[in-house]
Amino acid sequence: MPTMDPSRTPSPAIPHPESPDPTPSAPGRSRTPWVALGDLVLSTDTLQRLRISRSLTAMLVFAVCIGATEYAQYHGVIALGPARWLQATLLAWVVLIYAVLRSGVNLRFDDPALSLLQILGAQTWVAAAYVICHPFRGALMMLLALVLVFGIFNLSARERRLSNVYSVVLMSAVMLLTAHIHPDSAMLEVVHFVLMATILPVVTVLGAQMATTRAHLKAKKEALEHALQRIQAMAIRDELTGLFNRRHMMEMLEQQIKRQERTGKPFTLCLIDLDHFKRINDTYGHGAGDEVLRHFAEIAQYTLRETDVLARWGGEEFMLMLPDTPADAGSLSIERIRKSLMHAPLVPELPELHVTFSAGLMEFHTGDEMRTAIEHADRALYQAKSDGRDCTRVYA
Ligand SMILES: Nc1nc2c(ncn2[C@@H]2O[C@H](COP(=O)(O)OP(=O)(O)OP(=O)(O)O)[C@@H](O)[C@H]2O)c(=O)[nH]1
Repeated sequence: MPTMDPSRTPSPAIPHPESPDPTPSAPGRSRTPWVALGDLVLSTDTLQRLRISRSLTAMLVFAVCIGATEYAQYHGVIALGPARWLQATLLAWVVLIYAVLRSGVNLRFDDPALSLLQILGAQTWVAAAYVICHPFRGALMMLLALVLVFGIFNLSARERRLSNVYSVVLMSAVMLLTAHIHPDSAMLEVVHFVLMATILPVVTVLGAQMATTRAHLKAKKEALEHALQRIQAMAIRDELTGLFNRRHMMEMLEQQIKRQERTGKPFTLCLIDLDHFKRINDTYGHGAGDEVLRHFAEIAQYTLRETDVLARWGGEEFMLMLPDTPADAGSLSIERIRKSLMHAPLVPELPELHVTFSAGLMEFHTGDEMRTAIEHADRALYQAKSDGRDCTRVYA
C-alpha cells in the first residue's frame, strides 16, 4: 500500500504524517532493547524512520490480503497456485520497498517517500488480486478506492492523473480478462467497470479541490508566519534605525548583568546624545533629521564590535553596552565612532551637514544596580553636554 510522503510540504489543515516527530534515540534517552530494535528496523534518521514506519503500516493491508487469500484457498474458493503466486509476489514487493527505504536508496529520488511507485504498485496488486480472487473480487474495489484516497493526499496533480489513468487502463484490462475467463460473470464486470468509471473522476475532482485548499492554506500560513516575524521584529526593534529598542535593551542589560556576576569582568554602559539635533530638524527638516539618525546608527554599528550592543534609547539618544570592556577601552570605542562620524556624509544631498555627539560612560561592576548604572551614565552625559558637547565623560 502507498504511504504519505513525509518530505513533501505538509498542509496546515490536514494533519500531515510528518508532524509528530518521534525523535528516535535522542541524545540522553536510555536505549532500551525496544528503542534499539526500533532504531534497527526503522532507522535513526527521523524522516527516514517516518517514511519506513508509514510504509510498513500501509503494508499491513497487504498482510491482510495475504491472510485472506490463504483463508480462501484453504477453503478451496481460489486455486492454490495463483494464491501462492500472489502471496509470494506481494511479500517480495513489501521486502523490496522496505529494503530500498531502509538502505537509503530512496534518498536518490525526487520523492524519497516513493509515493507514486508505492501507489502504482498497490494498484497493480489489487488488479492481480482481482483476477486471482475471482469469487470475492467485488470486495477488492474497496481496496482500490483506498489506494486512490492515498493518492489524493500524497501525489501531485500530474502524478494523480497518471495514477488514475493507470488504474482505468489496468482495471479495464483485468475486467475484460475476467469476463473472458468467466463469461457467465460478464454482466457483473460491466457493473464493476461502471462503478470504477464513476468513482475515478469523482476522486480526481476531490483531489483537485483538496490540492487547491491545501495551496490556499499554505499561502495563508506563509503570510501569517511572515506577519509574525514582522511583529516579533517590531517588538524588539526601533523602526527608524533598525536598532534594538529601549525595552529590548533593558532585557539585554539584565542578561549582561547576570553574565557579569558570573565572570566578574566589568562592562561599560554609555549614553550617547546627538548635539543640537533640534537645529538640524529646524534647519533641514524632519526628514533630514531622520536620515541623520539612521546614518548615525549605521556608522556606529559598523565601527563597533559584533558583541557590542547599540540601541535607540529614545529621540536622538542612544544606549551602548560594551561587554567585558572597562571604561577606558570603552572611551576609545566611542572616539572611533566620533572619528567615523566626522568623515561620513550623513545625508548625501546635504554634504555640508555634520553632526557631533556627547557621551556619558559608566563602568559596571558586580553589585551595581541597573537603574543606578543608567543614572550614572546619564549624569556623565549631562557633564559632557555642560562641558561644551562633542566630548565623552566618564562617571567617577
Ligand atoms: N527627525 C527626528 N527628530 C527627532 C526624533 N526624535 C526626537 N527628535 C527631535 O530631537 C530634538 C531633540 O532636541 P533637544 O532635546 O532640545 O536636544 P538637542 O537639540 O539635541 O540639544 P542638546 O541635546 O542639548 O545638544 C527635538 O527637536 C525632537 O523633535 C526623530 O525620530 N526624528
